[in-house]
Amino acid sequence: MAQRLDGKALANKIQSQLAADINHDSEHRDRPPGLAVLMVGDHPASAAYVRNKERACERLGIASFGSHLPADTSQATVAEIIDQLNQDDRVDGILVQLPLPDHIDAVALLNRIDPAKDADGLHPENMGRLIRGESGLRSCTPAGVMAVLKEYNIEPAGKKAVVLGRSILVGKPMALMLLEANATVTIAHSRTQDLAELCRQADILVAAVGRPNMIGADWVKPGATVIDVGINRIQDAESGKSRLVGDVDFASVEPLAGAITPVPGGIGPMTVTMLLHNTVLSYRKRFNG
Ligand SMILES: NC(=O)c1ccc[n+]([C@@H]2O[C@H](COP(=O)([O-])OP(=O)(O)OC[C@H]3O[C@@H](n4cnc5c(N)ncnc54)[C@H](OP(=O)(O)O)[C@@H]3O)[C@@H](O)[C@H]2O)c1
Ligand SMILES: Nc1nc(=O)c2c([nH]1)NC[C@@H]1CN(c3ccc(C(=O)N[C@@H](CCC(=O)O)C(=O)O)cc3)CN21
Ligand SMILES: [Mg+2]
Repeated sequence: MAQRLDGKALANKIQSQLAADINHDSEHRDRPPGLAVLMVGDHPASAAYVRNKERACERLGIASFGSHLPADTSQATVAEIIDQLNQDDRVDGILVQLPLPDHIDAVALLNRIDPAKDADGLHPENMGRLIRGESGLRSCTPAGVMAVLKEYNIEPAGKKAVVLGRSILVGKPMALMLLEANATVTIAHSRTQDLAELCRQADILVAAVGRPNMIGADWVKPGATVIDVGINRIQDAESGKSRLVGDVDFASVEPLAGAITPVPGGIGPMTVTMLLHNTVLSYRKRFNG
């Protein structure tokens, strides 16, 4: 039976430390750290994220600045709001919730965020730093995955890692961070052939696809570490209630994996935590240069 990697517990631990840091800082600063979240339209995975972020900000003493805009908001309007947040001295971190509606050019908006306030680590400057192995603001979900591996002493060096998914948000930065940690990394996607067989070779398998329960027992090497990034809302057949599931069929994979993250309670809470961490980093940098 796999060891359960408790992202929620690690998130709570890191958040307590962050709260203490913020408390200490606020004694000699005139304002708390501030995080702004821009959401256009609605998306089920985003709703869970926004909810948890706001709760955590409140708990830690981070000021929240949110705009939830209707799905038909124009590109120009969103761009203008980003410009205002870039100028706003109370705001240290800016996050534009993805995915955006089809009529919006997401890349143009991400490029518009002041890289020093890019709490999501998606601006080309911060992604470029990641590629070069420099320090900077790093994508929250992959950073959260690396923190979980570290906490549980799972060493990527020399291991075969397969990352399923190649998005800018998760898959690509995830692969870069595993590579930085000296894993041998393969990135798989919708055009990859013999996917199950490829995944079965992984010592560390990261699933970031967005397909409920796609990864079954026959995709996993016995003893492998399985990281489930997927957040999918499904309707439970029996109860009729909706609930969150990952990309991994947890019930069938848990018995043979070496270690596994649950959904909920795995990488989701770590993503929120890394976002807060990035916001506090930017805050300190803005005061200390
Ligand atoms: N836990 C967290 O904190 C967190 C954070 C972010 C996202 N998420 C969740 O993680 C999942 C992925 O998010 P994302 O933003 O990376 O999604 P995305 O932009 O939709 O990317 C999905 C990736 O999966 C690949 N893919 C789709 N269907 C596939 C298939 N049948 N076989 C193989 N590959 C397939 C796609 O391949 P192509 O490139 O070829 O299309 C793409 O690269 C979603 O469930 C999302 O809600 C969770
Ligand atoms: N710009 C951007 N950055 C992101 O990191 C991001 C987006 N957009 N859009 C949505 C996805 C999905 N993300 C999520 C989704 C859920 C949790 C989360 O906290 N999940 C909890 C439980 C949720 C619940 O039960 O309400 C978990 O335990 O998995 C975190 C990040 C982050 N994502
Ligand atoms: Mg999770």
